[in-house]
Amino acid sequence: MKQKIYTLVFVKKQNEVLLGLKVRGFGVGLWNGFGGKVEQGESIQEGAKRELKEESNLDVDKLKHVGIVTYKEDFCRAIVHVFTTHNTTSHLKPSEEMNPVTWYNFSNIPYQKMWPDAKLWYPYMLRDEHFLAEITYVGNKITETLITPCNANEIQTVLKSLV
Ligand SMILES: COc1nc(N)nc2c1ncn2[C@H]1C[C@H](O)[C@@H](COP(=O)(O)OP(=O)(O)OP(=O)(O)O)O1
Repeated sequence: MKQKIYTLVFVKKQNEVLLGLKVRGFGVGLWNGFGGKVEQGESIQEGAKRELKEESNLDVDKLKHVGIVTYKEDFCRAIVHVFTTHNTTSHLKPSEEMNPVTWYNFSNIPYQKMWPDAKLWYPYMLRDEHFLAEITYVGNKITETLITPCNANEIQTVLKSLV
């Protein structure tokens, strides 16, 4: 089965999270965190930091690996590693891929302008709680979901099984 590995980083301050509006490519016109494909030769965390820098200009030292979302569609599988962080340096700047970038209160997340699966697992990410999610899409519609709360060790175990 064809498989792609992606990252998705959420920067937070108090009860706000930074989201960007995707200007081009996959998910254009939808709000999301910052991320993309992991490139050959880099670790998942390195890929996550690189994409955050490219898309928002923010540098980050530490990321918390809060979740793994597996998307299944026909004969493809996409695995998205979800990270959170509270500490960034450098100045926030929109990019060619994400513009504008805006702080959203946790109680005001624009779910109606996001991938339909976001509302299923964002609440875990916003609470910084670990989770595993499996989502099946047929076209743009979700047909199956499984969201499992877990702990940091279980994330590491799944990570090892994916290598
Ligand atoms: C299908 O469901 C999805 N839901 C959510 N919430 N997020 C998703 C979904 N599928 C992918 N994503 C995330 C994962 C990545 O962070 C981005 C897609 O990354 P992209 O295709 O833009 O990857 P890049 O490497 O940046 O692409 P370029 O080749 O254009 O640089 O969306």
